[in-house]
Formats: sequence, C-alpha cells, structure tokens
Amino acid sequence: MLQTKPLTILEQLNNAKEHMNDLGISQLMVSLVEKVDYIDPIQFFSHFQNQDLIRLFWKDSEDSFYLVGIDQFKTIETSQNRFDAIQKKREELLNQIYSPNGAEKGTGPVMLGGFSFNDTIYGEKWDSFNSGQMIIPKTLLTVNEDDYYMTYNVTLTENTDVDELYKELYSYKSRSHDGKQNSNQQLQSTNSLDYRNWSQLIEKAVGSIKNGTLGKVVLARELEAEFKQPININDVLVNLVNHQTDSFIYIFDQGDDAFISATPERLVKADDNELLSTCLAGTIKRGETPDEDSLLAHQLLNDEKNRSEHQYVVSMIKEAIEPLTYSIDIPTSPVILPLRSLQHLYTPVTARLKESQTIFDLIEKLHPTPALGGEPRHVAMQFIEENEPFERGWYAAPVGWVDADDNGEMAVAIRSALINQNKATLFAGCGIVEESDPLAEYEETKLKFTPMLEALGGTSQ
Ligand SMILES: C=C(O[C@@H]1C=C(C(=O)O)C=C[C@H]1O)C(=O)O
Ligand SMILES: [Mg+2]
Repeated sequence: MLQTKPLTILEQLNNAKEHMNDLGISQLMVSLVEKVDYIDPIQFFSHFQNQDLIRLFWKDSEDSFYLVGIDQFKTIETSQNRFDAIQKKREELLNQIYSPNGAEKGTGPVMLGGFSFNDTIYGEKWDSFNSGQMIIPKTLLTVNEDDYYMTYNVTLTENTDVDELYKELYSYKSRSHDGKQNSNQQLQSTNSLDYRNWSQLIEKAVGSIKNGTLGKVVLARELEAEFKQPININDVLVNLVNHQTDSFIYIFDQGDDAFISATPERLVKADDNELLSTCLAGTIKRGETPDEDSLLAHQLLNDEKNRSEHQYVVSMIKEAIEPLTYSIDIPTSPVILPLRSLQHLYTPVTARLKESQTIFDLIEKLHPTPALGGEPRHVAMQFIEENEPFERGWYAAPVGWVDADDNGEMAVAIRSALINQNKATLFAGCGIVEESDPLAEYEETKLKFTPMLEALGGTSQ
C-alpha cells in the first residue's frame, strides 16, 4: 500500500485555511498534530512554570503513556448533571474542530481534566475548582511508548496570517523558564482531625453497619501541612515520578492552586472497545525485609476484614459494567499490588463494551465505587456528607483524559493534595466495615499520607 507522508504543520495550516474558505466561513477551530523526536515530558511540563498558564500532567500506571497539556484552548465546565452535560458539550465542540491529519491515540483535540467527588463543590479552598472541568489545551505533548507527538489547537480566522501563526506555535521553545529548585524544603507544621474525633466518627459508622443501614463506607481525613517555602510543583512531580512508579500521576496546576495525585487506582480505561477497570481495596504496610513483606502480603490475602472491604468493590463494579458488555473477565480472588509504602488487594477487570459508550457514561455508572464511597452507594454518600468534617473537593474523584475517538482513561484521585503556595492539604481515607477498629484505620490513613507528604518534602506527620 502506498504510504502517504504525514503533512507538516505548515501544510496542515494551509489546508485548514483553504478548507475554511471552501466552507465560506470566517472562523475555524483546527487541531494540528505532528510526530516529533524525543521530548522529556517532565522537563516539558516544568518548562512552563511561572508563566500563569494552566498546566496538566498525566502519566499512566504502566509508565508508558504521558500527556502534558499547556494553556487552555477550550474549557468545558459544568455543575448540574455533570457527566452527561460535559459529554454533550464535548460532542458539540468536537463537531466544530477540524483535524486535517487524522489522529493517533491520545493526540488531536484531547481533553484533560477532572471532577469533584460530590455533584457540587464548596469551600474557599476549592474556589478555583469546579465540579466538572475538562480542558482542550492549546499545546499538548503525547508520549506513547517510544512515539512522541505535539498537538497544536488553534482558531483560524479570515485574517490569520498562516506564516505568522506557524512561527507563534513554536515560540514556546524559545521562552525562558525559571528552573529554580527547592531542594531542601522543610515541613513546618501539620494539622488534622485528632484521634478522639476520628474514633467517634468510625464508631458511628460501625454502628450504622451493625444496625444494617450500611454495608461499607469509606471515611477520610484531611491533613493540612505548612512548609517553610512555597511548594515547587516541578519538584513534587520529579519526586512522584521517581518514587511512585506503579501509580498514575496527575496534576491540574492553575498557577495559584494545584491539585496533584499519585494514585494506584484506575476507575476506567477505554481502548477501542476494550474496557479496563480496577478493584482496589484492602491495605497493609510493606515489610522491612522480603520475608516480612511476603508474610504481610499473605496476611492481607487471608484477612477476612480486608477481603470483605475488597469484595464490596468487586461486586459493585461487576454489576455496573455487566449490562454494558459482551463479556467480562474478573478473577475470583484478588492478588497483591505492592506500592512503595503499602500493599493493596487488587482485582483487575477487563470487558468488551457492547456499543460505543463514552467514558463519561462509564464514569456515571461507576463513580463512586465502594472503594471511595460505600454500599449502598446513596446511603454511604449521605453518611459521608453528614459526618465527614471537611470538603472532599477533587479528592477520591475521577481525573484523566479522553480523545476525540473516545479512547481515554480516568483514575481515582486518591493519595492526593491540594497545593496553595506554602500550604498543602492532603487526603487519606479507608474502607470501614463491620470489623473496623478506629485505631487500625487511623494508622492506615497515616500510611496513605506518606507518599504525598514525602514528595512535598516532609517526612513526619
Ligand atoms: C480511600 C483511600 O483508598 C482506598 C481505600 C483502601 C482501603 O481502605 O484499604 C484501599 C485503597 C483505596 O480503595 C485513600 O487512599 O484515600
Ligand atoms: Mg482498608
């Protein structure tokens, strides 16, 4: 077969301008894609610090797929009926964007963003975050294994000088950036729900479980950490990439406020018609020696309380996904997912989707799973809303990306922090079931704070 040479960006721009004239319209949104040589995604992200631009970062848990989005081309924000509303607005928008060069997975008018845990979001801390925010960046770097792509999203008008615009697209390469590092960041203080209040909360939940109102509920606490110097997001990213290798890494950096997560938990991945999801619940620490480590793993696998926390998630995901699929594959027992400072019970889910469901339909069905909400879902959500003494914001909520062909992936934003200047708010929760002991659950949240706290430059809690 005759292989046609991909069009250069300049050729694509000229084609788009011609297309616009042919259509007799005065304005056209265009998504231009080119294959490029190696670009380090972390350096590329870091390059745009202190430029008052939104920065978006995504790395998958296999360390093979990265997206870095810079600046907003188009942003969709919703509050009411958010998953459905975003999907509708997205369709409208995509219909208007011209992509002259076709698109490899994860290139072109890709949207990155996220949602809040609840349908609404409140509180000063979360002022600059919405309950649904998906962004098509102006410039997007895509790294897929060994292939590198740049996408430029632009609006052409009758007056656009193509040669000028072409030069402008590459101007980021020459902009200088502030590469200073805070290598010796110091933690000044932390503040979180004290143990007495925590244990009352857990006892209340266990009471509702014992009287049959609830099966499982996930309860969390926030930890406010103050540092000596402003937190450098670039440094945090480098620390997370180096130490949380089997996690998704997600950053939504709006300049003054950034939300960061290094999470092992996938909500859903849609790859052509294949669907992947993850059941992740049940936790124990890592051992100091390989022997102790496997002893702990063995203990976790055989622990009834942790198995029960896990089973709620497996049953719910299966029930939610089954009607949408031709076939579904869920192993009958979990395996261990070892992370740097803790290990989890893990059951992978694979399925073939029946018809083209968008990732937003899937999120709507799945969020929140009993790994972050509980069972029954609405009773657990109400319990959380009434009893947890803080706003979850984007913690424990879906974050990720989707391309124009409906390929995409959403992770669950746990092991996360909201960062503002020299302050960070970290979040950690755990699944409460009938056998839960408040002290053991408190220790479990401490373990879950560790990775992000260390990445921020703090070591103690
Ligand atoms: C709620 C969190 O994690 C969830 C709770 C787990 C548990 O209780 O064992 C394990 C993984 C996640 O499903 C969190 O990290 O904040
Ligand atoms: Mg647990």
